[in-house]
Amino acid sequence: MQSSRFSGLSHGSETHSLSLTHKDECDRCAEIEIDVSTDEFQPPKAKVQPQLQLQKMRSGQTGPNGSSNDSKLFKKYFVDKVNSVSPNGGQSQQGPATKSNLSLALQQSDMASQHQPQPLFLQNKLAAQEELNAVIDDSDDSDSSYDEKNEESSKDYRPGGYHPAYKGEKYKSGRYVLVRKLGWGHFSTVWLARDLRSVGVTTHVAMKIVRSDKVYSEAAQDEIKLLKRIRSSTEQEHLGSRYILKLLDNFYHEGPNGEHIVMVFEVLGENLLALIKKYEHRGIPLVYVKQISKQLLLGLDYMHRKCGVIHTDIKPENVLMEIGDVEGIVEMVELMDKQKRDLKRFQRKCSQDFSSAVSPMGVPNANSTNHNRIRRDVSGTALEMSSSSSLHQMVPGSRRPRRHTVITGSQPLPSPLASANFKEMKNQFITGSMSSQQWQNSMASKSSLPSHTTPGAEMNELSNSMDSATTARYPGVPDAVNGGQINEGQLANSLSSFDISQSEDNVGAPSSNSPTSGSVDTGRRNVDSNTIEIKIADLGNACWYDEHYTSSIQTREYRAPEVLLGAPWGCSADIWSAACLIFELITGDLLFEPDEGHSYTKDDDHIAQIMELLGDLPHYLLAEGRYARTFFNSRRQLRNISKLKHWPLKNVLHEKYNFSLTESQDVADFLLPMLQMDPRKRADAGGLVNHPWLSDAHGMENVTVPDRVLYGSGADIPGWYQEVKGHPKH
Ligand SMILES: Nc1ncnc2c1ncn2[C@@H]1O[C@H](COP(=O)(O)OP(=O)(O)OP(=O)(O)O)[C@@H](O)[C@H]1O
Repeated sequence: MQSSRFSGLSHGSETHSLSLTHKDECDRCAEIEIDVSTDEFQPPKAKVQPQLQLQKMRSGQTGPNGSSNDSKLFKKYFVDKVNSVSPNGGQSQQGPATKSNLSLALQQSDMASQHQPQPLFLQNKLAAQEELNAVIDDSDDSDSSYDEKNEESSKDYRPGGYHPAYKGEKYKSGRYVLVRKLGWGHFSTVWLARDLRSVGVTTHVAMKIVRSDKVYSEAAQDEIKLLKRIRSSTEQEHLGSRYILKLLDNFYHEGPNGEHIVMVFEVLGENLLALIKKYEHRGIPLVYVKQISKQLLLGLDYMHRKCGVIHTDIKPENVLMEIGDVEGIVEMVELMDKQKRDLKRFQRKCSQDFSSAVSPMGVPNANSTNHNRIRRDVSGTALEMSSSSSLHQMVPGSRRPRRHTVITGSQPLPSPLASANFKEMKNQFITGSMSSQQWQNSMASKSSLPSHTTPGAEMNELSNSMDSATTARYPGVPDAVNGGQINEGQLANSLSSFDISQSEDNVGAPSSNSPTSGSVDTGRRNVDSNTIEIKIADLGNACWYDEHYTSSIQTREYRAPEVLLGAPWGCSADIWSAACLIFELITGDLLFEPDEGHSYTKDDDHIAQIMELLGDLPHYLLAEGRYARTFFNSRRQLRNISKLKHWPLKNVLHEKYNFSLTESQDVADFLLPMLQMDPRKRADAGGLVNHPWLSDAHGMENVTVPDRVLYGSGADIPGWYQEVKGHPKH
C-alpha cells in the first residue's frame, strides 16, 4: 500500500513520532544543510557561505586540530598572559586562566612590584587577584561539568576557531565580565556577562563571541549591519521591533585563536525548541502558541516592511523566550549556583571527616577520638554518598580528577514561567514591596550553611535549607535533597529543569483556556502566568531585500518550495518557515521531515510531502525553478516518486492530532495562506497579525496592524518574492 510521504503520516504512531523527534534534534544541531544535489545547482554567489566553509573544516580540508595543538596554543597564550602582567605592561583581558597560571602571574607581579610599584601595575595585580579568586571560586562549581555531545567540539578551539572564553574573563577594557555560558552555535559561543559600565549598577548582557576565521568575521560584520538597521530603523514605533533581538554593542577581542568579533545583546532565555521539548513534543498550549505566533508575525512584518531584511532561517532554535526581570533571575540563579557549590564543598568536607574517622577499608580509625559520634551522625548521609558517589571521594584529600578542557557547559537562563512562588516574590520585588536586599536576605537565609553543628545535623539543615530554598519554591526542580540522599546529577540540572509544564499554574497543561492569575503591570503588557514573550534571534544568515548573499538558505525542514526548486525567493520565504514553526508548536511534530530513499533524494521527498499536503505545485514555480526539470518530467509529474496520497492540513489536524473539526478548520485557515506555494501570492506577516485565530492571543487581544489586509499578499513589499536589483543597495 502506498503511504503518504507527508510528515504527518510518516509519524504514524506516537512512539515513532517521539523517536523521530530525537533524530530531529540531532539533525538540527547541524548547520544549514546543503544537499549535494542542491550544491550542484546552487554554487554560492560572490560571497562564500560560512556553512560551506564549515563543511570544509569538518571534512578536514582546513586541517583538523587535535587537543595537543590546543594545549600548545594554550601554553603560548599563557606566556603572553603572564608577560602582560608585568610592571610596565598593559592589562591583558583575555585568555584562559587557571589557578596555577594566575598564581604564577601574581608571583611574578609580586617580585616585580618590589622594584617598581607603579599604580597601573597595582591595578593589574588587583585585577589578576580578582581573576584568580573567580577561577578558584569557579573551580568548585559543578557547572563546569558538561555533556560533550551538547557542546561545541574542542577541535574548533584553534586559530580561526572559537575563543577559549572562561568565567571571570574581562572584555573591552574590563567593561564586561563573563558570568556563565548561555549557549553556542556554529559561529560563536554566547555568554552571560556583567556590564560594569555604570558604577554601582550591575546589568547583564549576552555576549556572542564569534569564531575568528575570516569567513565568520565577514558574516558577523554583515550581521552587525543588519542588526544596526533593525535597531536604528526610523520605524521604531512599529510594535514588531520589540520582537527582534537588539544589538547593544560590538567590538573586537584579541585571543589566542585570533581576533574575534563580539556582539552584545540583551539577555534572553531558552529557545522555542526547548519549550517544544518541555512539552515532550506533544504541542505547547495554544495560549502560548497564539502569543508566539502574533509576536513572530509582528517581528517579521517589521523586518520585511520597515527594515528590508529577510531572516532566511526562521526555526524554533532561532526564536528565544524573554526572561523578563533579567537582573532578578540572574540574582536568583547565581544564589542557586552558590547553594550548589556550598553543598558540594560540604559533601567533600563530610567525606573527608568521615574518611579520617575510618580506615580506607571502612574500619574505624584507632586514632580517631570521636569516631563513634561521626559514624552515628553521618551513617545516614556519608554512607549513602559512598554508594552513590565514586570511591575517590572517600579518600582523604582526594578530589575528583578534573578534565582539562576549554569548553564550558551551556546554562541557558530558565524560562520565565517557572513557579507561582517565584513570580509572586518577583512581583513584590518589581512593585517595590520587597527590596533587593530583602529578597537577597530571604534567599540567603535559606541558603546559608549553619556553622558549629555536627556533620549529620549540618546535612539535615542543609537538606531543609535546600528543600525550602529550591524544591519548594520551584516546583519544576527535582527533589534534590531528600532524606539525606543527595543526587548530584539532579541538583546540577535543577536550574535548567524549571519546567513551565510543571508550574502550579500549568498543571494539567496543555489547555488553551487556562485562567489568568494576578497580573503585574510592567508598563507594557499585563504579565501573568500565561504570558510569554519571544524575540527573533540569530540574524547570522539574514540578508537584504536587495542583496541576497546566497540561494542556499533556510534549514531543511523549514525550506520553502521556491528555494527547493531554485526559483526566485524573497521575504515571503520567511513566512513559509514561520508556518512550519507554528505547526510544530501546535503539534510538537515537524510539518515536513523529508528523507532520502533508494530511488529518490531528500529534495524529491520534500517536494512530494509538500504536494501531498497542499496539492500540485503552481505553474509559476515549475516555469521559474532552475531545477524544476530535475524533479519533474514534461507532464509535470515527479520523476522519482510515482504515487502521492493527498492529506489536507485540516484532516491531518483532526485525524492525527485530535483537534475538533472547528479547531482544525481555524488552524488551517490561519496556516494555509502562509503555505501558499506561489511565493508571490503568499500572505504577508502584517496582514496575518489581524487573523481571527490570533484575536484572543493572551494580553495582545487588541493588537492589529491596521495598514495591512488579512490574507493580502505581500507583493507590494519590495523584495517580497525576488531580489530587487538595479538600484543603489539598501
Ligand atoms: N541574547 C541571548 N540571550 C541568551 N541566550 C542567547 C542569546 N543569543 C544567543 N543565545 C544562546 O546561544 C545560542 C547560539 O546563539 P546563535 O544561534 O545566535 O549563535 P550562532 O553561532 O549564530 O549559531 P547558529 O549555528 O545557529 O548560526 C542560542 O541557541 C541561545 O541558546
